[in-house]
Amino acid sequence: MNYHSTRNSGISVSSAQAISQGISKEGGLFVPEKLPHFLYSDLLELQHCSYTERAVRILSAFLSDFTAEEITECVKSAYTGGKFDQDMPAPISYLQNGKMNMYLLELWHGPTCAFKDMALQLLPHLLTKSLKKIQSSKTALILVATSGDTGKAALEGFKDVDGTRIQVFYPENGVSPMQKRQMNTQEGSNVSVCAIEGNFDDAQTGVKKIFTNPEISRLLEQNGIMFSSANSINWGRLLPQIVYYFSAYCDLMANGEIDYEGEKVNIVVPTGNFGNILAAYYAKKMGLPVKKLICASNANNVLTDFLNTGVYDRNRDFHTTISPSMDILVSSNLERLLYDLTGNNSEKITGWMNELSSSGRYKVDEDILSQIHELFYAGFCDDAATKETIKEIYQTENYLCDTHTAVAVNVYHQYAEAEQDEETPTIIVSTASPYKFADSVLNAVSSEYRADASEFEKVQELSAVTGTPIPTPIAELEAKKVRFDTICSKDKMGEAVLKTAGIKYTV
Ligand SMILES: N[C@@H](CCOP(=O)(O)O)C(=O)O
Repeated sequence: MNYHSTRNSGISVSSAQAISQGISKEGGLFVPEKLPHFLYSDLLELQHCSYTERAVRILSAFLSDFTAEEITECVKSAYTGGKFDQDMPAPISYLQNGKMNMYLLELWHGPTCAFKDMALQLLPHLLTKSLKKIQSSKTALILVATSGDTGKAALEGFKDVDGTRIQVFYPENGVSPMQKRQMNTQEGSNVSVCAIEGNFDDAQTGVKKIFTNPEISRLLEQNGIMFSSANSINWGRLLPQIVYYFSAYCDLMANGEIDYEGEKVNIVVPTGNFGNILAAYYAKKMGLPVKKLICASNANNVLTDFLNTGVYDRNRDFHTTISPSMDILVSSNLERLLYDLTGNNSEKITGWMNELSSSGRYKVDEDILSQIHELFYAGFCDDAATKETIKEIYQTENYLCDTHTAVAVNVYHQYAEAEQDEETPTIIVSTASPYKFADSVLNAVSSEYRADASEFEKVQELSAVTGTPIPTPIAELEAKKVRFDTICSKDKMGEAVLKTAGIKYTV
């Protein structure tokens, strides 16, 4: 199967090329030329398979230039061998909140306690194999913009991987203290981390500009280096995320929660860059019985407004919230959805994306909007409501969730009430461990909360109050040495990248 660019459907590259490059040269995102289809009989078979077997089946349908052995090797290296709790990468917790059938799909049992591990434990294996396939002897310099979770997961995935270097940019005041510490203490000989004076959108725009800067590319080329990406703009990052939606549905079938052929589920995803919910959209298009895709946002509700009105408008205040991984106003993966909904109209997509960078706004056509309304429900909640939801689930279900998951639960309640749909089984994506956001979570559940306690005291307190274990990777952070404390302005990101590449030059 080949991959086209959303901004030039004439471009056609192999999956190895798409994964190696990360982003198309003109700034478009790679998308598969067609989606494979899975039948009910496939789901019946998959329900008896392990997560790794399910992943091999789904990945094989997309990565036609990889052998079955290669895919199996990549998948096993990613998900087995103790990287995830009990070799169960994506367990489901069942909540019976009132009449609602809520299933929390916990995607944070990997080495960095966030859902990004599900893809970023696999991507380095796919990427190194892809580089061999395209016969590249270059070092891949992985550029990452992060609002907290991707950065750490990418660093952990790529640390000391031969033939790669990784540079992560995060907003200085836009990640949680624990996320910052996770990144700044990262071990490995090929890793660099830099805070920027700006927000996540500045970091992401800066990275995209560097990718498409001909002068920087020329300098890298001369030095035997090429760029790649570990953000969800890279197809190799998005593809593994499709797997867990299939896997969750199969688990519900196997546990008897899905009663009949074709029974539909809702999927609720807290999202900022639209990658995680896009993976659910692809799963639906591939045959997974999904009723509504529910898009949950925080106060940065640009996606809520877009999915409701068809107008994307980033000209609004940027809010720093307690769910920082979703503090995003430019959602990269919407471009892939729109490419699909317009029937692969790359001219239209290029036009809208140009409008977005010149005026910060575009409006999609009525027929696109009505397709969106069929597929999606969108809602948002602010920080106060997020904390209320954490407290409520904790008190009624004895279940402790993080701030992003709480946004999803809150928006699901809005949906269930508005649409009178409390019966449809609903998978709520739980994206991070509550311990990554100990301050806000403790504040929500404990009357003893002390704002002036240190982050690690809050972690201890959260565990004491709730009786939940502190994840080992979080507990170990306190003793780790801070290795990175550089802060740069957003226009100096290019220089930081060249420095990481070991190239002396002023851009
Ligand atoms: N939420 C992300 C922002 C980047 O999103 P990605 O899915 O494109 O990597 C983060 O935590 O960094």
